[in-house]
Amino acid sequence: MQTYKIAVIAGDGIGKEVVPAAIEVLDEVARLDGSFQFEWTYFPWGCDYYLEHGEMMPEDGLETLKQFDQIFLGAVGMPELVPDHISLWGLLIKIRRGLKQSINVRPAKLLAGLESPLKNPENFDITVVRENSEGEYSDSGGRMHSGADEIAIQNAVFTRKGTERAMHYAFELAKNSRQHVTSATKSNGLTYSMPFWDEVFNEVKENYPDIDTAVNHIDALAAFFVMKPQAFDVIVASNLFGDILTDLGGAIMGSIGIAPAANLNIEREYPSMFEPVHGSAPDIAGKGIANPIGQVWTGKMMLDFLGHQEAGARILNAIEQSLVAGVKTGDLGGASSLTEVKNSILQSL
Ligand SMILES: NC(=O)C1=CN([C@@H]2O[C@H](COP(=O)(O)OP(=O)(O)OC[C@H]3O[C@@H](n4cnc5c(N)ncnc54)[C@H](O)[C@@H]3O)[C@@H](O)[C@H]2O)C=CC1
Ligand SMILES: CC(=O)C(=O)O
Ligand SMILES: [K+]
Ligand SMILES: [Mn+2]
Repeated sequence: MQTYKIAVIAGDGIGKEVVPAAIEVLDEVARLDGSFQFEWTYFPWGCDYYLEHGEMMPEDGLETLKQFDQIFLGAVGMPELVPDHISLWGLLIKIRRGLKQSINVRPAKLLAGLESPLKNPENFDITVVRENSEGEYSDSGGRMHSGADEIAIQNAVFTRKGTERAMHYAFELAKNSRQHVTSATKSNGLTYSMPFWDEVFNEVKENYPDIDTAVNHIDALAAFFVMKPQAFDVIVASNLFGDILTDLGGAIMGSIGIAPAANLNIEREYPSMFEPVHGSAPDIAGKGIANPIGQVWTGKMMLDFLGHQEAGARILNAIEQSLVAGVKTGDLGGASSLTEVKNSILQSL
């Protein structure tokens, strides 16, 4: 029996609700499979921890996490009590960077039993590969002066290594998908980073003569997500563009509450971190009405990464079966609670 040691950081807000639900589903799928099990270790890190200790996680937090096979995280953020740039950079982004989780994979596909807010959508199945270690989210810049003279400078950092890595990963994914990669650019507005991004894309694609490519500016791409999402297979995007595009990906599926994500250390040197696209949703936290599907589907991505694709497929099937049965939380137009959705997925399993 294979045992996977998983570090659990439920985090803040609805993270505390959706993570335990997803763990129940993952334990059940492991029991049904019989060849593996999970050993969950819980860490109370997040904004509550910050308010008590003055830091989002202990100083040796990253070293602690390195001892685990993978990390399962909910969401971080309590914006009324802790500024977002402190909470996210003190935990979520610190882990992504510190454990070199340089690729963020975020699928968006039309699920059975779900009504997309798009009118008559064609079947779409997109995977966004988001560069996850640099780009627009870089701790480089500064603030100066005050009042009318106040200045804020935020630099974007694009390295050849990081850019090539994300693009190669996207092309490799496309090999096992529908052989198409779209690059999200904005080289008509950003005059250094995105022309560089375009050049690297043109170089990298030469290594993949069997893969078709397209290049779209991010503004047009956002519109195409609404008008013709079926046109896309794999999309490679910078950190900011990928972040925005994948909330939209969640929205066209039916809700940001179902969108899954995986922060991958593709070298498998350190643990990867599995956490859904959505945040801590303070507006609905503590009410038992959050949609657990994003977190559950994220668990499927963890199973896939661990090599249990069959068990992973079981989870997505159970999610779809439960949706077809009409068991939906409010964000999907239903009236079911988180617990009802979780129980329905368990039953479908
Ligand atoms: N990866 C992470 O941990 C992320 C953290 N955040 C943080 O989360 C906090 C809230 O950020 P927002 O911009 O409001 O984004 P959010 O994703 O938390 O919420 C946006 C909207 O979607 C709804 N929603 C999100 N997940 C849902 C679910 N599972 N079921 C039903 N409805 C759901 C929320 O109720 C809200 O109306 C902030 O502190 C932010 O910085 C935001 C995005 C990602
Ligand atoms: C922080 C955030 O919104 C994300 O990583 O998706
Ligand atoms: K999250
Ligand atoms: Mn986001």
